[in-house]
Amino acid sequence: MKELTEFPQVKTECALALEELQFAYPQQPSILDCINLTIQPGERVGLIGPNGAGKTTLFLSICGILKANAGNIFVFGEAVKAGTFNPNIGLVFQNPEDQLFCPTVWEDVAFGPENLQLSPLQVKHQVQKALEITETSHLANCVPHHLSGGQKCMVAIATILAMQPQIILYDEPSANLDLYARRRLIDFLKQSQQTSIISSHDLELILEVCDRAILLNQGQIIADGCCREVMGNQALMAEHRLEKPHSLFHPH
Ligand SMILES: Nc1ncnc2c1ncn2[C@@H]1O[C@H](COP(=O)(O)OP(=O)(O)OP(=O)(O)O)[C@@H](O)[C@H]1O
Repeated sequence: MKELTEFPQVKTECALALEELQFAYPQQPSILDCINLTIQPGERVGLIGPNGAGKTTLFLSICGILKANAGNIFVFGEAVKAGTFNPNIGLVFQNPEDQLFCPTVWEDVAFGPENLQLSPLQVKHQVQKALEITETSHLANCVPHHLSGGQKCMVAIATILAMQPQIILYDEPSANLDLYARRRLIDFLKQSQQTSIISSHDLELILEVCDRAILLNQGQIIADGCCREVMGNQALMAEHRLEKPHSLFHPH
């Protein structure tokens, strides 16, 4: 009988598995170079790295918007096919304006579940639930582009939640938020149930929300571990154009 270790890794247990993922934009050097990564169900993982490290590119590859040049992506054991919409993975774009295009908030949030061919009753239920979780029910009849930055951010998250994905990728969710909106976002992320990967330059947010941090730079995973260990390593952070967060110098 074969030893268990001879079998390929059992991917069904992982929420996300990346195997030797490689990606380059046309006529460009590799942006992602042989990325191997597994994320377990329910984990909240921070993705950090300097400008241009490839964080957005990684997200776009994971959800199949970009086609990897090589390697595999599995979401709950199922291979991601580039160019095919996978409702199991939700991407909250860096700019909520890219996500909101309908005349009302309700229609924007309903857009996803409607396109999943759910019944009108189910669509209504999922929209209501997504608006409730993000505390945006009172905005349902508003015009999305009239909302404040913080409101747009939470509504953009609602458009994703309404499709009930198992994994949510948040690209710079706190960019341009004031302190109050950022706090609401942090509270929301801390109680969220989905497996989440949060890309951010707001390292204090990552520290509060995530247990694990992945440092990406020049196409490689440089470090992967407990937030405090990765971000508390001043030399490592500086080497990759990042700063050790203030709260790690003066822990409460
Ligand atoms: N469509 C594109 N065509 C060619 N190069 C691109 C394209 N999009 C991004 N790039 C390049 O890929 C590299 C990685 O960009 P990416 O946006 O993934 O980085 P990032 O880590 O998300 O950066 P930031 O923190 O500034 O948002 C950058 O050098 C960028 O210029």
